Amino acid sequence: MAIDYDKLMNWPFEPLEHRYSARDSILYALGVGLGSDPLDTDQLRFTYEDGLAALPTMAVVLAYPGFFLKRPEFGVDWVKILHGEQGIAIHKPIPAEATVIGETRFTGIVDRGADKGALLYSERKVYEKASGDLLATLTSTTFARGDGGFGGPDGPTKKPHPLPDRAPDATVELPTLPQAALIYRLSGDFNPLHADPAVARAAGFARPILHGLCTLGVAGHAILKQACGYDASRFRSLELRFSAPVYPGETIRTEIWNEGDGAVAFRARVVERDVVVLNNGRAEIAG
Ligand SMILES: CCCCCCC[C@@H](O)CC(=O)SCCNC(=O)CCNC(=O)[C@H](O)C(C)(C)COP(=O)(O)OP(=O)(O)OC[C@H]1O[C@@H](n2cnc3c(N)ncnc32)[C@H](O)[C@@H]1OP(=O)(O)O
Repeated sequence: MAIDYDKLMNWPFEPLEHRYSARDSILYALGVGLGSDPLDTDQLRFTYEDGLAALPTMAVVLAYPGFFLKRPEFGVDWVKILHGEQGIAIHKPIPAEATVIGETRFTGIVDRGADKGALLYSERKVYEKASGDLLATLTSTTFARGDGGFGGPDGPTKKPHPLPDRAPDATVELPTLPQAALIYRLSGDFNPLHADPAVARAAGFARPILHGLCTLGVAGHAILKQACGYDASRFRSLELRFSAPVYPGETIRTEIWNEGDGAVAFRARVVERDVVVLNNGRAEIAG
């Protein structure tokens, strides 16, 4: 079944209410690897109920409508989809526990041709129910490798942020656990690609790969540490491109450049294979 452009662009997503607890915030932080050093009290703020804060990148799992592209009515070859790009804009610090409302919509679908797949652009706005305040705007690009040639428009596409042509100003190396994907999925992304070896093989991978958003959480941690001094309220926004898959258990080195005016550029590579896995990253930090 091919993608139906008009049907998807007008898909009537219902607003989604999501109540999450301190326990959920801790589970998210553990899923992206915080707590690996028991003496690190900065990390403990995100994994211990006494004075608990939420990681800013946790916005990506709030009011998440689930792995909706797996539903047959979307007409997408779900086994072949990969997360291509992600943006997060934080408008108000994410509470450690709250009830939120998410509003999701497709913002564009680009046909790259039969051999090259399709790009699905979507946006989710997350509101705090009690105040009505907008907490975060999340923008995602899904790379649908099996769905090109459906007769849709060939643009516009999002332009990736160019990185400086010099050595990074700082690097942060963080481990991931072999079971990281199995922990991370409990925060709401149940795509079997990250758990089931048979589904991973059908998608062209030797074994289950890590959620792109988990790798994003690891890089977000690196930026929180290096550029925000672990003060979550300084984290304003982040955008990046997923450039290669990560296998759970690999070490992520995030390379960071100061760009001035509170902005940093970044990319991340897997140390063991020396492969860039997140590219064209940009984050904004409050002073
Ligand atoms: C609501 C949100 C829903 C999200 C659902 C996701 C569910 C999740 O559970 C799924 C996941 O987490 S998957 C894991 C994370 N993602 C990945 O591992 C993907 C890694 N990236 C790749 O494999 C390749 O870059 C790949 C395959 C993406 C592209 O590789 P190539 O085809 O070799 O591309 P390349 O030749 O380098 O470039 C061709 C054109 O494509 C553009 N492009 C490249 N990478 C892109 C990317 N990551 N996102 C968007 N566009 C991208 C290039 O700019 C180029 O464009 P043009 O032809 O216009 O020059």
